[in-house]
Amino acid sequence: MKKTSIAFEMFSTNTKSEKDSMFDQQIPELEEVLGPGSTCTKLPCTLVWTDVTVHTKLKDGKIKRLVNSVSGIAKPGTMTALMGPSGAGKTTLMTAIAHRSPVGTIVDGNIIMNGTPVGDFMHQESGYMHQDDLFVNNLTVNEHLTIMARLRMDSRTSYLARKRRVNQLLRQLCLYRSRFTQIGGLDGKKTLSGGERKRLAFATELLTDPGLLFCDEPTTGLDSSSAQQMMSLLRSNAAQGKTVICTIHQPNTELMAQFDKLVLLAEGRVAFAGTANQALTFFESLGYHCPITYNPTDYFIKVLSITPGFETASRNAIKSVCDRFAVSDPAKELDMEIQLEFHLMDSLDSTNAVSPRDEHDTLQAPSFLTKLLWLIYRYLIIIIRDPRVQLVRILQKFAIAVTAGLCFMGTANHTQTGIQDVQGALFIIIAENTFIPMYSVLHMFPEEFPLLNRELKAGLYSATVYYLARMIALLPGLLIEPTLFTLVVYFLAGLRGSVYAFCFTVFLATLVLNVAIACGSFFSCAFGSMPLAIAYLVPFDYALMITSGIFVKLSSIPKYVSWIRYMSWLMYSNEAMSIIQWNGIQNITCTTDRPDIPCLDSGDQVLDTYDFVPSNLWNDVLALFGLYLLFHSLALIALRYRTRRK
Ligand SMILES: Nc1ncnc2c1ncn2[C@@H]1O[C@H](COP(=O)(O)OP(=O)(O)OP(=O)(O)O)[C@@H](O)[C@H]1O
Repeated sequence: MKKTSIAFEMFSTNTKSEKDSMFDQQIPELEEVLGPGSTCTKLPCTLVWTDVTVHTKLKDGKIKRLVNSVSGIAKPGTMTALMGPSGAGKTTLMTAIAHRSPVGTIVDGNIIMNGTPVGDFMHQESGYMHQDDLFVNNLTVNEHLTIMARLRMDSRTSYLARKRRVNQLLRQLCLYRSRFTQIGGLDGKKTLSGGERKRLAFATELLTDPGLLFCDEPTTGLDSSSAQQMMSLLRSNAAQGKTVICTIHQPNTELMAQFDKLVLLAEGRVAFAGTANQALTFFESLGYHCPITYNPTDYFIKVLSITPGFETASRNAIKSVCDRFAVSDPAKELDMEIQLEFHLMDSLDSTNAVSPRDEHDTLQAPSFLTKLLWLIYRYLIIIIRDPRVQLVRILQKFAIAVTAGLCFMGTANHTQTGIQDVQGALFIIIAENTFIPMYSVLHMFPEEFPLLNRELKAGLYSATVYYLARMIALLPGLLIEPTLFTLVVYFLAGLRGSVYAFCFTVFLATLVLNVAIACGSFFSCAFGSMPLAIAYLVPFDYALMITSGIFVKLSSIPKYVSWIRYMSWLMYSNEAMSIIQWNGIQNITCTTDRPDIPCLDSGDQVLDTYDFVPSNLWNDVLALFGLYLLFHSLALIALRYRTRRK
């Protein structure tokens, strides 16, 4: 896609402007002209799983079994409910059959979709609505869906088709009126309700019109009417031929009626699978008669729960129910259904009648550049709408610059006392562009890890694209802040009055800030939590500061720690800025009432006092660039390691 059309598309997602409302009003007409529906036809999805066992490795090295030899089938046009008491293994089973198990989980057994063992293609061919919805809260509903459409939908889909799909979903999921509402936030603005967030999460999964939908507790946290609305949406998707599998907590009779099949799990095993009526008959056959006043699903879950104080008896009762189900009629029916499906798959395979993923059906992912541009756009919105990074920071920088500049006003001149003031002003420029920015990015990556991990797992983009986009979006601020700060301090303090000296100092300050951000990003990615990153960064920054050349003469630093200075961008920038201020300066005024203290009468002598060498100027610049690349490379390696998929 051409950059201009991407720019147009980004512009068109902006908040409610006249242009937007005009365009959106045209959408229904476009739908009428172009016809409804998605651009590609999805195959109906039959998912079969047999003897699925899930283990996880605990921290002490022991292996824990979470799901024990579970079998089942879900067919197109049906809705299956996975139910059971808390901790029964519903989410674990669903993530396993959806090929989305977390790192460290071992899944055994056969999980087959349309005759093919499940693999990474499941991320394209199925949607997975998580129990906890994660969004970039600063985006509006329309912006979120537009960006997601760009990242998820086939790159061959036209701009118009994508826009139409977004509008279709906004209308279908009753989000059209809220399309310019920000998803979340703390600044008192109107944000989405819990039900709207769930519907938005669902809309995001529907963008690619997948044939198979997994929903983890889609009604949790919703009031009864929103829950009913959500269920109707799922039902209507099943009616269109999709296969829907949901975990659900104790649905009322009305919600339960929407499901075709019920799978009851307890202690990681299947306690029942079949229709709701079959469940009543099965439990009655075991002597569990549901009282008339009870909701049957509540009753089943009560039977399958562990009663506090009666753990062993409860576990024995659950084991007995699961054992009895394994030899029951519904279990035999299920087994026959699965065998029949395998038989059908075999016969289709041998006649080559259906290829589940022909080449032209395979999703063509957006290009690296498209993903990069859309992610940059997303993070620019975050920065612009986040007052922590925008206005407050610039105002704070300005206030510090004025305060620092006023302290040095009229003192940083070419006299003996002025030498210390010039060096002090330079160090303020370096320190201010190092410490606050470096610590301010520490929260960034840990805060974004949950959403990042989810989107990486879904294959929306790579860690490299994310990191590049995140950094590029920060760039405007990383250029404006040091320029503004240096400008104010430089002129208030009255540092060397040449265009070359001023521009070079601004350039170095910008480089310093960017190295500091790269270093902060590395610690943020490497340690994954802000307190841990701070714990390691504080001693590191002290070491860098002490070896910067301002507190101790470089040649007098003991050999066993002097190597640290080669990592210190404070030292390189201090040397380079000092060279710019003092190189070529002669006749420094010597008026002192202490004849025992020698006067420094040239810039070279000043530089020599700090062990700075004029010919090192460009080496310092190169070293700063080297550290910039080194820290960003380390940050990216740490990020890739932290978000790796096994
Ligand atoms: N990574 C893990 N390490 C150790 N135990 C785990 C891990 N993941 C899940 N479990 C345990 O496995 C069991 C099943 O968890 P799961 O989340 O699948 O239950 P669930 O039926 O979905 O429960 P809920 O309804 O409360 O969400 C629970 O006892 C849980 O504590």
